[in-house]
Amino acid sequence: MTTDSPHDPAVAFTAATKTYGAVRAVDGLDLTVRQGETVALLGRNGAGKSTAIGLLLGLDEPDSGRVAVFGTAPDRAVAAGRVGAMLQEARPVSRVTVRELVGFVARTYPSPMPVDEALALAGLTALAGRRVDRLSGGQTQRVRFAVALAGNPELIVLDEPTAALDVEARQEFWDSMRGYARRGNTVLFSTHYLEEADAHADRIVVLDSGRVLADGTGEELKRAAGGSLVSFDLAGGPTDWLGLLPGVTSFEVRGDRARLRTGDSDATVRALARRDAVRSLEVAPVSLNDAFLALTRPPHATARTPETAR
Ligand SMILES: Nc1ncnc2c1ncn2[C@@H]1O[C@H](COP(=O)(O)OP(=O)(O)OP(=O)(O)O)[C@@H](O)[C@H]1O
Repeated sequence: MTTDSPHDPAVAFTAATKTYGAVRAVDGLDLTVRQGETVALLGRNGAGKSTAIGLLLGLDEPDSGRVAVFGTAPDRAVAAGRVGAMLQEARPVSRVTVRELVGFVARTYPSPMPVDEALALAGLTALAGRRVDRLSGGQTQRVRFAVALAGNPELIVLDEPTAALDVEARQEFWDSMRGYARRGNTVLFSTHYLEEADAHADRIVVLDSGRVLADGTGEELKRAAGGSLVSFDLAGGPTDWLGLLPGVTSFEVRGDRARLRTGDSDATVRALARRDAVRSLEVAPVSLNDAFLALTRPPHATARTPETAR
């Protein structure tokens, strides 16, 4: 039997596994989200993000392992209104106004958020009287956010909330989400957008094949992937020595240009200089995009990559 205390993590996966036929969608997942954190789940298509979210909302049960939300069973936490969710598929609702819809959902919870407060947090006050089937994509997404807020949850779970939104609608959406997080609430969102994970999450958890591949801040992920990129022209020379250079964690060769990922660019550059291999030399910090690609590179790739950020 689990207990429920303010010190319980908002979310705790313990060796959770969920299999569909031969596919291990979630594979021995260990992941803890503390109360008040904003965490991004980042991963390629099929990495297991939606399956993990389904488990933590109690929509599905793990085949083995455990999932707890605020120290209790996910379906109990959801029924108590402690968890709000925005999932990928939206059911169309017509003819009701924004205020009516949010009010209707709020009444199904034991201690809902006042409707005006949910509308204000979602940036919908001016649209409260509009029919929900007469809104733009960005406005519809904000209505879904207000619906997720209706039960006055302490945790909100968002599965790719900004997919298909333009830049302005995305910005408005994240402003609303931050307003909610600033109240001390917990947010877990999945995304394919690295910039979004870096800009809006305290912590990024990279999932691959249903497992945590890396877990840390954007800066930590960049460091784990090798802090800098050193590139230079090979001038037709061999490439077999590149991976042996000091600091180098992986490398690739495109045309005649070698690109080295290194955790110690000074040592790498000194070694290159000793070999007189500094033609068109460039040193640049690794981008989050490079870090993500290095971390999720398929196992058959030639480059050597770190296994985890922590
Ligand atoms: N209901 C299901 N039946 C069979 N296989 C499933 C089911 N749901 C998910 N899968 C498989 O489990 C794996 C993980 O899928 P999941 O949807 O969790 O990934 P995801 O990271 O959310 O992907 P995306 O970014 O495309 O939404 C995939 O290989 C998927 O095909």
